[in-house]
Amino acid sequence: MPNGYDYDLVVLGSGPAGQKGAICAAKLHKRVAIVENRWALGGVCVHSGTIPSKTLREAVLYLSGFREKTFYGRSYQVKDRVVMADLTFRVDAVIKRETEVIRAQLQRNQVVPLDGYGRFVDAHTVEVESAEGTRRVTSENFLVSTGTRPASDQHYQLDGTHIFNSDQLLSLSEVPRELIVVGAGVIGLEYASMIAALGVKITILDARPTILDFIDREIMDSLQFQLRQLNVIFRLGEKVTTCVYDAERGRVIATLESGKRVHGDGLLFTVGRQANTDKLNLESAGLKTGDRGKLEVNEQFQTAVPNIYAAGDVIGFPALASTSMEQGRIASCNMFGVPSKMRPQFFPYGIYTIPEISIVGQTEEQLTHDKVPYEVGIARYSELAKGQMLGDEHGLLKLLFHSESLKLLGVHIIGERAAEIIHIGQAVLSFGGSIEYFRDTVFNYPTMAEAYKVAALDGLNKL
Ligand SMILES: Cc1cc2nc3c(=O)[nH]c(=O)nc-3n(C[C@H](O)[C@H](O)[C@H](O)COP(=O)(O)OP(=O)(O)OC[C@H]3O[C@@H](n4cnc5c(N)ncnc54)[C@H](O)[C@@H]3O)c2cc1C
Ligand SMILES: NC(=O)c1ccc[n+]([C@@H]2O[C@H](COP(=O)([O-])OP(=O)(O)OC[C@H]3O[C@@H](n4cnc5c(N)ncnc54)[C@H](O)[C@@H]3O)[C@@H](O)[C@H]2O)c1
Repeated sequence: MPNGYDYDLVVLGSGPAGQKGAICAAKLHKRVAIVENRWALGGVCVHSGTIPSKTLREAVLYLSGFREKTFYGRSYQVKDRVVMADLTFRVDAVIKRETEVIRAQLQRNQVVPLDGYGRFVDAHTVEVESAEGTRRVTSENFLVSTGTRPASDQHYQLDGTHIFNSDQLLSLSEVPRELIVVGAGVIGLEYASMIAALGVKITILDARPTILDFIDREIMDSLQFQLRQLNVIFRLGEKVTTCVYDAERGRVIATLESGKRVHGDGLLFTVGRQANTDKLNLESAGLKTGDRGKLEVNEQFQTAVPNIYAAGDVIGFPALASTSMEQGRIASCNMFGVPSKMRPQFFPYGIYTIPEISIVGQTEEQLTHDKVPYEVGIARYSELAKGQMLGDEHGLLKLLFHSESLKLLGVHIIGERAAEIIHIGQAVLSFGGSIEYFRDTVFNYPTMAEAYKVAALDGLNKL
């Protein structure tokens, strides 16, 4: 015990933030332990969030033959009737492999796994409670990366079968024939589009009159248009007050503040997330939480108590696996004398609806608000050879650039491979490049990346 503590760092929670924080500290030759109360390592990301939802999406796209319908007709599908087990089979396989990868990574970096629920005793001690009993562990530093869980509300009678949240959706035995989705955030829209691709009628309800306000409006209009083609009904500006399951009729009924009632076979409840901080006994360490249990941190990801850091969803926005990993790594660097910062303005957003959306940089709305003179260059997938080959007739890549300096200001994409090709724009944006780069570069042909050149030429022609 060189510093009088059992460890140099104890991490609470093994999601993306915790894993990367732990490994970064271990690489700096620190003695690290990671506490996890779930049966396996990986967090929400691996067990109920990112990995299951994105694997489910791949399973849906394959089994429904969704991508092939443009060529082989609307009735084309790989399997006549897709049941939940067809989807979860693939999900389970990927979760198993990912869990193994994480376990091996932590093991080879000599990060000690401590199974159980961790809670603070004081700013240098946690108690870890498991089926085997309770033990106390001391550490010079802590990283709180306990993540979030689906927000709940007493007015909604979640039974996990007819009325369920995004965690419970993964263990449904059947795909509902008619689904109501309450909450058109990223989770609600992603799952709504996946289930709609299976031919299920969906009604999306949200209290806000517009959805995903951080996304370019043209891109959102296109998403809504494409989802409507899949039989999705949007009822926006409608607050849901209660949801009940009528067992006699076998129907779920959502009552709206406006007095309307919406019926379905199942209801997915996705109205945001609550931080897992309520049982951490943070007060004993001198810490308080804010809205929905979130922890406040400074640029180094340090809380008000200097030896306690926090990263990932527990600190709130942007609450992504991608940013959580980086926050965890940066927190450990700062903790152990390697000053590091995040560059929040250049992280991309990938929204895995069908069709997928990805953005980086500023939107037209922000630029207009900030009085920045800009021009727009657009490439439509229908005019790209690769877009034709993939059968994506509606995709769109939009570049925003300064109309005088030609500096790239934002990239907004909807369509096939959006979340992959966004990184080309992200690199140019990060290095402060102009759209002349796209004009003067030769891209592989045929590729989706070629969209950048087409959009740059379109934009330059407008000047
Ligand atoms: C349905 C869904 C889809 C998503 N899709 C994407 C996506 O496509 N891309 C993306 O970037 N992000 C996505 N996200 C978000 C992403 O999953 C989260 O941002 C990420 O998992 C947060 O990582 P984290 O390290 O903060 O903690 P988490 O992954 O939330 O893990 C925290 C872990 O800590 C454990 N824990 C909590 N309290 C304690 C305690 N006291 N002691 C011990 N252990 C504890 C929890 O059980 C959990 O295992 C999605 C989320 C959801 C719900
Ligand atoms: N691809 C990705 O990156 C990805 C995917 C999924 C989740 N996530 C992360 O998970 C977070 C949580 O997502 P979320 O979708 O649960 O939450 P959210 O807060 O983004 O959306 C919740 C929505 O529910 C609506 N709502 C709340 N109460 C309502 C009511 N009573 N009636 C009608 N509508 C109501 C809100 O207006 C809001 O639009 C996201 O912010 C994101 O960071 C990311």
